[in-house]
Amino acid sequence: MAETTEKPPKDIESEDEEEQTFESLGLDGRLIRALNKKKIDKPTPIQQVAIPLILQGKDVVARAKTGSGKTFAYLLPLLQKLFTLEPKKKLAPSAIVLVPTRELSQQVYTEVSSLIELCRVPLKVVQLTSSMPAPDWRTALAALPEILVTTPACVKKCLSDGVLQPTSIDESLEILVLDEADLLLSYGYEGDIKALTPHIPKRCQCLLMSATSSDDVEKLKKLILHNSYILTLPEVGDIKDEVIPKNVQQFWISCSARDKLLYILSLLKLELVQKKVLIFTNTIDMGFRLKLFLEKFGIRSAVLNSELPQNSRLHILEEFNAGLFDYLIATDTSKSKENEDNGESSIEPKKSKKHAKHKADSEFGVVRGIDFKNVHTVVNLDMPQSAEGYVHRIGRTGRAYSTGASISLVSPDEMAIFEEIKSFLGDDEKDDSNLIPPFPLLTKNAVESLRYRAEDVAKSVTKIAVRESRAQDLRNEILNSEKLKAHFEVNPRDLDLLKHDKALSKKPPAPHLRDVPDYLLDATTKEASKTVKLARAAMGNTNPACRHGFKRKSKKNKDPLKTFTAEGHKRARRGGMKQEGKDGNGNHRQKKRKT
Ligand SMILES: Nc1ncnc2c1ncn2[C@@H]1O[C@H](COP(=O)(O)OP(=O)(O)OP(=O)(O)O)[C@@H](O)[C@H]1O
Repeated sequence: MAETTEKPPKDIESEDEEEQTFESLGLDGRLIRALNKKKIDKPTPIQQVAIPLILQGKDVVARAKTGSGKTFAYLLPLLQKLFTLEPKKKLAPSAIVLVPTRELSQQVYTEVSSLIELCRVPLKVVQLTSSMPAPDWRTALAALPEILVTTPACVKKCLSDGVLQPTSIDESLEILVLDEADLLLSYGYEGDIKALTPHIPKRCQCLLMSATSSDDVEKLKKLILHNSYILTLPEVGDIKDEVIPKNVQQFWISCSARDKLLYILSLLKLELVQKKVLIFTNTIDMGFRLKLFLEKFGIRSAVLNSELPQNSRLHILEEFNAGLFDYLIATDTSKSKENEDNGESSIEPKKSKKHAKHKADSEFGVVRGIDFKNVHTVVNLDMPQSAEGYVHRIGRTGRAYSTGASISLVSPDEMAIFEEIKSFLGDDEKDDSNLIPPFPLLTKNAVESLRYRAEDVAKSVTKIAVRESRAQDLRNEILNSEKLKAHFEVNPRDLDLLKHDKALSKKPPAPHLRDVPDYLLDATTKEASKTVKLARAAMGNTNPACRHGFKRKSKKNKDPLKTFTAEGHKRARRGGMKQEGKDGNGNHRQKKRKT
């Protein structure tokens, strides 16, 4: 590979002064119209600087904070470049977008497909994942797509299996994107990327997009880039306190590890945080423990982790984004309790999970880069294991300059990592910057009022109950995933009919736990809860499904697992979004959404 000769960092601040539009960036009218249909009319700062440079054919390394619109920053000029390429039969794609996880691959694929559709251009995009059988790869690539979205591991496999010929790549490849470049190497893809680099032609334009800077990005730059422009948004730059978007308010709560369930219950039950809420745990068992615990108080949530089949994971993300449930518990390391006990690392899932009974997915990434829609609050029930992990978690709220908040529950054992995170963000005790102040809305009294109930219920969520629920959930999801796979390929909209926040325990929550009696609430908490509700109301409709434009239907629906018909598909297409309920015995039934 050619050596990297970096151009001086581009000064973005000076360009910020005059208001830029997509037109002034030189973007094709078809793309602008497509964006307008998506209600996007103004470029974000990273788009303002990256798009013209990429259109000029420059190699670009762009670093901008989470949720700042990096995907369109490269996709728009990439598509425009393909619009103008001479139409000739090419045996390999003209553009390859490499991402670290399957979820991201799906997300990027969806974005490109939608832009292509809206622009009405005859471009083809395919997505390859390692779970697809090799013949499917051949079929997908035989359609001669212009764009390939995949992970580095898949590209390497394509090369070694002869599905992609090095000579074809050399002839065809015009643009290569490494999205979430700061994460690619930590997912263990270095060898895979090295297998591709000798085949990247000199003329190929290379783009590296990342949210944080790291040695890994530097390594990739050396490996891939020829002559790059380095773009760093000024508000990210070296000013670490602004790695987190300004529109996200960060808080912390000091509590013992034992009290974490009590605290999260207090936050949710007393309605002191804005929905939707994304809660992070470090182990899958903890995720299930929390789900079971909240369930006893009538709080429904869904879990998302690397153990679930891919179809289920993608569907959980879709449903959460569509606003069909408010609480999602995500485990963002593939470290299960068992593996922790074995001392296995979660950093390189590709190597570590081979012998697990149900293999956790090496290409799973719930946090990194996923565009969660309308998450108002991120809660760290467990603290992440690194400052970068914190940045990526918190970055799931405050997307595209919407507002958000994060609350970290920090036990004494986690104080060291909390201090490390604060110093990474530039929080300096000496200058009283206090970037992460204590969460002001939860009083000691409010917590104590729930302690007795919470501790009682927490005791009932035993290790065995967690293990059984985890196994049950996995069985259900595998069953769903396999049964539904073929059906959903034909009727993708039927996915809407499945729900993932079903209760795991057989008993319905006891009424005294479901509703917090008024006498338990102090005046401060009532006031705080009212303020949160008012703020929520001021932000728009409080019915999540309505917020996303789905109409309720009054007609009763059937369990989609038992009613695979084309009818169901038509119903969904006509706009009926239904919600599945569950009775106390764990049986599915359909019910109308309560408003
Ligand atoms: N110009 C724009 N105006 C309004 N919204 C935008 C604009 N560009 C992108 N978005 C929206 O902003 C959200 C975040 O964009 P994107 O996922 O590209 O962020 P990102 O910078 O890649 O974040 P991360 O580093 O977390 O992956 C998306 O929902 C996207 O549709």
